[in-house]
Amino acid sequence: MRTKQIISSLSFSYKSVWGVSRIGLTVILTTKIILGFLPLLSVWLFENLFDSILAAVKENAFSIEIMLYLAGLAGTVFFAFAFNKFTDIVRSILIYKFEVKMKGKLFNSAKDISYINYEDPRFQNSFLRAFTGQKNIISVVDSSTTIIQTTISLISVLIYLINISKYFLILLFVMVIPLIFIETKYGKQRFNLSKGLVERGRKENYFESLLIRRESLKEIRINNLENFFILKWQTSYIKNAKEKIKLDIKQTKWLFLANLLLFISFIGSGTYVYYLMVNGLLTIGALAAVLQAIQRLQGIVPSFTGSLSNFYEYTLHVREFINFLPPINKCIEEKETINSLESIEATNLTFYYPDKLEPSLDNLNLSIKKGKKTAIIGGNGAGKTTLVKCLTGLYDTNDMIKINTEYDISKIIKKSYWDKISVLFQDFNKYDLTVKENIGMTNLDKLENKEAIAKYMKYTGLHTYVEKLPLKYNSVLGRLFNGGQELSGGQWQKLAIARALFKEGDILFLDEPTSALDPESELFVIENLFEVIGDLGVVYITHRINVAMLADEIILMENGRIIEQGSHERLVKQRGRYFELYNKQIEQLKKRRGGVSVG
Ligand SMILES: Nc1ncnc2c1ncn2[C@@H]1O[C@H](COP(=O)(O)OP(=O)(O)OP(=O)(O)O)[C@@H](O)[C@H]1O
Repeated sequence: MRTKQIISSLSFSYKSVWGVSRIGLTVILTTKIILGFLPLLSVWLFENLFDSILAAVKENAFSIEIMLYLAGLAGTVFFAFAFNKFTDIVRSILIYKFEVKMKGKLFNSAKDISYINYEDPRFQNSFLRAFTGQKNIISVVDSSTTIIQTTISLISVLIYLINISKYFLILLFVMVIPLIFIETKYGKQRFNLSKGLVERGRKENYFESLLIRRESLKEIRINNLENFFILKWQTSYIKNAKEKIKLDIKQTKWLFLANLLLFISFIGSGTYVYYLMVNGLLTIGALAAVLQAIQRLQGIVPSFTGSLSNFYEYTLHVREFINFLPPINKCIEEKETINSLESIEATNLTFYYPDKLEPSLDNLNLSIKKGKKTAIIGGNGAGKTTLVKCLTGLYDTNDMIKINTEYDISKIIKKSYWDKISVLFQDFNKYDLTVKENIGMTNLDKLENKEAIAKYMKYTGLHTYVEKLPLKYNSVLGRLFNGGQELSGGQWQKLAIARALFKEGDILFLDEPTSALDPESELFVIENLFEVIGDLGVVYITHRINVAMLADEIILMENGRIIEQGSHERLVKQRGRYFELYNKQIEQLKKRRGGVSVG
């Protein structure tokens, strides 16, 4: 990475941290600068202590100076400890404040990322890197302040030594240069490795969560799959760990050699200092102090080069983080706001998932209107859910979908569009929150309106059940938190239907809304749905023809295409595929009561 990029990462990090806590950053910088001078101070105290002891021994007299220098030496240790602890606390507070702000910023920016990106594993990798990478901003500040601290220590102690003899300058090259070279080289390798490990890390987390989560564990237990997944988790974990350890060993080998150089240079310097003393060029105090200084350097130099390499590695991560931010902002292109939703028209709608060669939707033409009931039917994988995701604006479709006949869906402010639609997904969320929140969250202004919430719960048939719960509508659902009440699959689905209806959008999308309901509940929900929604529009996906036939228009899909389209009567008259499916239903109805599956 070029110097310019390092500087831009550095200034971005400092600006970000400064924006969160000016006091915190100032305190850290000041304490690190003070800590930087402590090694020189202790070397100086050491020299004077030794000289005072010698003078006192010679004169056979008590010297107060000795006590002062001793106290000074003990004081430097104490102050180093106190300052370090103080900086640690300030740093922790800064990290908490920073994470709250940065993560909040990321969550907010992520709102503008097109949903289709989440279907792409590469995006998920880079999003995760950016999300966890924000920590590196603090680390850049941390490592750079440590560089400042160790540079002050290094230079001040070296100046002290050079004052005694300029040959000590050689020390600098023997000690520092090889270490800088090794640390920088491995800093970059560590960055590349951590980049590559993200995908495997996600896999590791996935297997871990399968083995821990209540939802996944039941199937794993009953099928005796624990060992199968433990093995998968172990393979992924060991592969990651091996790569990290391999790099650590490689780096340690080189660091070992560099430290050997440090050791040799210490012996060499010690011998040289002894030579100076023998020739009367150095006092005993200075000898002790020089040896102290060289020993100090042995600690300062690795800390300096280590923080240099960490700094380099962290700036690479921050670079990635910065690179991730602009597209988020670029996504905000929408211009128009819609105040009501009258119609949605798709013209030659074609859609490909990322990396897919075949389209999942192929040249579809359809029109959804407020007040109109549209049913979408078709076999598994026909493209029904994908169509709903396009019509609801989750996937970008450019100029292929028009809203209210004049606006391109991509040219309107998504929020204003989403305010006007209600959606129930096939894989709806089950929130471990109160019943009231589970329903009211789609229309927060009416969250406290008990009658409105109860109206939809009565419609789905769940009101009586909720009224019997200990805290009624304030009962927490799910088993994640203490006292939570678990619902059955069908009850969760009824709750999700109520949540979608409670939003009271102009057009309602329901993806297989009754798949988990018993036949009696299904009939009740469907038969009353049109009455409950009044003159709103509804688009519903279903596998049951007896449910689809209630719609004004039925769209029959196959392999991403619409193969038939029209009212039940018209499609029956057409005597095509729909007619075939309809006849199958009649046959099955003869055998048993209930619905019929399509495809
Ligand atoms: N996230 C995705 N990434 C890539 N391909 C996908 C994704 N989701 C669906 N597909 C593909 O798109 C096609 C249509 O899927 P879609 O979920 O829309 O079908 P569907 O008609 O709703 O099916 P079902 O009745 O089983 O729910 C399928 O071939 C599927 O493999």
